[in-house]
Amino acid sequence: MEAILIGFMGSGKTTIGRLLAQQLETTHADLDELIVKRAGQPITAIFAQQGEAQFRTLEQATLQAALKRPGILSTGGGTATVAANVQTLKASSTPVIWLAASDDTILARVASDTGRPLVNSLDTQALFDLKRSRATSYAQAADLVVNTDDRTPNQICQEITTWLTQPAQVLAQG
Ligand SMILES: Nc1ncnc2c1ncn2[C@@H]1O[C@H](COP(=O)(O)OP(=O)(O)OP(=O)(O)O)[C@@H](O)[C@H]1O
Ligand SMILES: O=C(O)C1=C[C@@H](O)[C@@H](O)[C@H](O)C1
Ligand SMILES: [Mg+2]
Repeated sequence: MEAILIGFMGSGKTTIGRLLAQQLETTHADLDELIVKRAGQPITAIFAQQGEAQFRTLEQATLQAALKRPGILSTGGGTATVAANVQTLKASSTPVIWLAASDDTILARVASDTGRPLVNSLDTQALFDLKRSRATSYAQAADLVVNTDDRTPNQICQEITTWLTQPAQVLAQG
């Protein structure tokens, strides 16, 4: 992998990952999409029928497989909050980019989408509490934090590309 995007639901990992891969002329993989393919069910059905713990098991195995491929990887919102996954991300020696956003931004982006089981099951305050509780894990996993509030996907990709191609970053990856 050339870069891994982490962050809370709605921070833009899928959107930015796709665009970044296009701009860098590389491939893009989305961990949630790979999990759905592997399970043969949408994420809401995996949570409802198999439970979140089984989803996390699937997620961990799918992450390990995905990291063997080149390109940009968009993770799921909970991926980088599992300690074993953070270790896996670190061990991959791939730049990890945390897409950050305010509570209001996240709510505006996820409120009308029913495809996220945790958004469906939590009230607004509980969603914000979950976001806050995850910040330490994201910070631990990340090499770069990019604020996405009031910024277009193109502006965000520009910041990431500049950072990824700076000489110190290229040298650090060997
Ligand atoms: N920079 C942005 N400005 C405005 N809207 C955005 C931005 N980034 C993403 N969005 C919108 O926010 C919504 C959520 O984005 P996206 O699905 O990429 O988030 P995600 O981080 O992949 O979420 P999840 O963790 O659930 O997979 C989408 O409707 C997307 O179009
Ligand atoms: O934040 C989370 O825990 C999740 C985020 C989504 O990307 C999916 O991976 C799933 O809905 C769980
Ligand atoms: Mg996504």
